[in-house]
Amino acid sequence: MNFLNTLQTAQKENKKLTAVLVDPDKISVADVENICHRINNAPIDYIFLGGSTVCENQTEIIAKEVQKHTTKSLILFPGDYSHLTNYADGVLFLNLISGDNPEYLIHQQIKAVPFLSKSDLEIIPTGYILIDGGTETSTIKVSKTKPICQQKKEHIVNTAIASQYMGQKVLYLEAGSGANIPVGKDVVNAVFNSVNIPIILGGGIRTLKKINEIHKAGATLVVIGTAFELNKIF
Ligand SMILES: CC(C)=CCC/C(C)=C/CC/C(C)=C/CC/C(C)=C/COP(=O)(O)OP(=O)(O)O
Ligand SMILES: O=P(O)(O)OC[C@@H](O)CO
Ligand SMILES: [Mg+2]
Repeated sequence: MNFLNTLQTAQKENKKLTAVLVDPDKISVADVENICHRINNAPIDYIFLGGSTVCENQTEIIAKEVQKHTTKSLILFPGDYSHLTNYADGVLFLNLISGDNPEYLIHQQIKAVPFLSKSDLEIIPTGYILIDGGTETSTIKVSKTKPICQQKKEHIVNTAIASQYMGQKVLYLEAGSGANIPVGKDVVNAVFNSVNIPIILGGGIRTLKKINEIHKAGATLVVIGTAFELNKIF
C-alpha cells in the first residue's frame, strides 16, 4: 500500500505510525548502514529524508545508500525542488500554508514539475504548517516566513481547515527541527477535531512517552529527527 493509503487507513483504524527524519546534510554515506540497522530494528514505519538546506546531489547519494540497507519506505521531505531524486518511494509535496512567501506556496511546486512529471514517485499533497516551537529553526530562516504562535489555536485550526478545503491530503504540524517546545497536545487535538485528513507531526519530540501523547491527541504519524540523530531514542 502506498504512503497516503497507509496513513488514511491508519487514521480510520486508529493505528499509529512513526517516522525517522534523516537529514542528508548531517551524515555521510559511511553512516548509512548503521542508521538503517537501528531503524530496521525499531518500531519505525517510514524514513523521511530531507533538510532545509542540502548540498547538491547529497539527497540522492544518501537515498541510494539507504535503499541498499533497508526495505522500509523512503519518503522525501524536501526543503527545495533541487533535492528531488527517484531513489525513494514518495515525496511530501509541501505547501507552506502557514506563511505568505510565494516561493514556498507555488514557485517551488512549479519548479518541481519537470522532474516529477517524469518520475514514479508517489506525490503526497501536504499542507505544511509551521508552529512556534520557541526557536528560530532552519525552516523559518530558509522560508523567510513566521510560524504561527501556539496560543493562536483558532488560527492554526482555520489554517488546517483551509488546507483541507484546498485539497491537501495530509497536514504536517511542524514545530521545527530541534524545537524546544513541540506542538502542544491541545493544538493537535483541536486540529484533529476539525479536519478529516491524517496529521503528521514533528519537531522537538524526544521520548516514547511524548510520541504516545501526541498519537493519543490525534496525530497519525509522528516524526523524530534530532533525538534519533543524538542516539537518545531507538
Ligand atoms: C514541492 C517541493 C518539491 C518542495 C517543497 C518546498 C517547500 C514548500 C518547502 C517548505 C519549507 C522548507 C525549507 C522545508 C524544509 C523542511 C525540512 C526538511 C526540515 C528538516 O529539518 P532542518 O530544517 O534541515 O533541520 P536542521 O536545522 O536540524 O538541519
Ligand atoms: O529534529 P526534530 O526536532 O525531531 O524534528 C523533526 C522534524 O519535524 C523536522 O522537520
Ligand atoms: Mg538540515
